[in-house]
Amino acid sequence: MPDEIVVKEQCHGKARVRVARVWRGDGKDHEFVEWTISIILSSDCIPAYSAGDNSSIVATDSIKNTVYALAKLCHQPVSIETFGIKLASHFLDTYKEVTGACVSLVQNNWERVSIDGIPHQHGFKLGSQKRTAEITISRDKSSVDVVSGFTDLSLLKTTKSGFEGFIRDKFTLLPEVRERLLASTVTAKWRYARKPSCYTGTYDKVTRTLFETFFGPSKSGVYSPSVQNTLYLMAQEVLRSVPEVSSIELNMPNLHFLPVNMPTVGVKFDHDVYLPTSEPHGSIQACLARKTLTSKL
Ligand SMILES: O=c1[nH]c(=O)c2[nH]c(=O)[nH]c2[nH]1
Repeated sequence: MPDEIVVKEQCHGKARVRVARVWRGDGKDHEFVEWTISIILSSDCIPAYSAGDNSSIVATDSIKNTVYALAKLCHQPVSIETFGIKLASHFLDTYKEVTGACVSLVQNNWERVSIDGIPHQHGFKLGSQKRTAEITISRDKSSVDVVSGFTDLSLLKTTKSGFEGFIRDKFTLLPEVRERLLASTVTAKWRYARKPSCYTGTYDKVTRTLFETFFGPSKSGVYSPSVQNTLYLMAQEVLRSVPEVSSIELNMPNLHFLPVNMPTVGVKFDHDVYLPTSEPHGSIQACLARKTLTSKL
């Protein structure tokens, strides 16, 4: 008897749906967002795979159209978390076949410009940091799982960084230093101990805390003995000062700026000329949580 072949896992959805939304207000400042949204639905679609029976499929084209329809229905500006919850809930509320929805959202960083120090009514420029959210709702669990975060926050400091005391063996070439450049492009994800009163307010607080802890005070800075320790202090400060966050994961590649030393042509490195590199880079990440809480991150 040949083995029976079964579908072990399946899901379907639409990836990278791009939508932009303007809220014009009446004579007020315009609000603008641009999102890229991916949606995955869980449902029993096994007959579609095994027998060509599409009767329980929500067409991915309809999934895409839902994004535009719900964006139209948002009459006030909303955070990506709130929009993601609306979308995920819509699929569960509308289709009895759907047992779960996972919505990932990325928000491009269009910031209002200022002209002569005055915020512009309808002008925006694009920054690099992207806000992210992942919303997961399943029919049997009554809870909504929200993970917020950002990608592409590039930070650099020109001093107050070193790396010493690491393992040395026959493959070690790296000198121990107390003076180097420190640069990273930070990705952050955090979970909530409870629903925050305002997702955007928490986002601003977390970003500001990470930022300030990385750099330290404006004049004196703060010494970093490693990316690992700086990452730890950044995440620890978020958990200390933003009580609604229950755990935070930071991914901080160590972007190397190599000293340029060419003594034979008269260029002696004096912490001034560097060769910037993007690869290879150090890969450093950790998740911190309060000890009393268990976290899925
Ligand atoms: O801050 C650092 N952490 C490391 O783990 C590491 N490894 C390395 O080569 N340089 C550095 N720097």
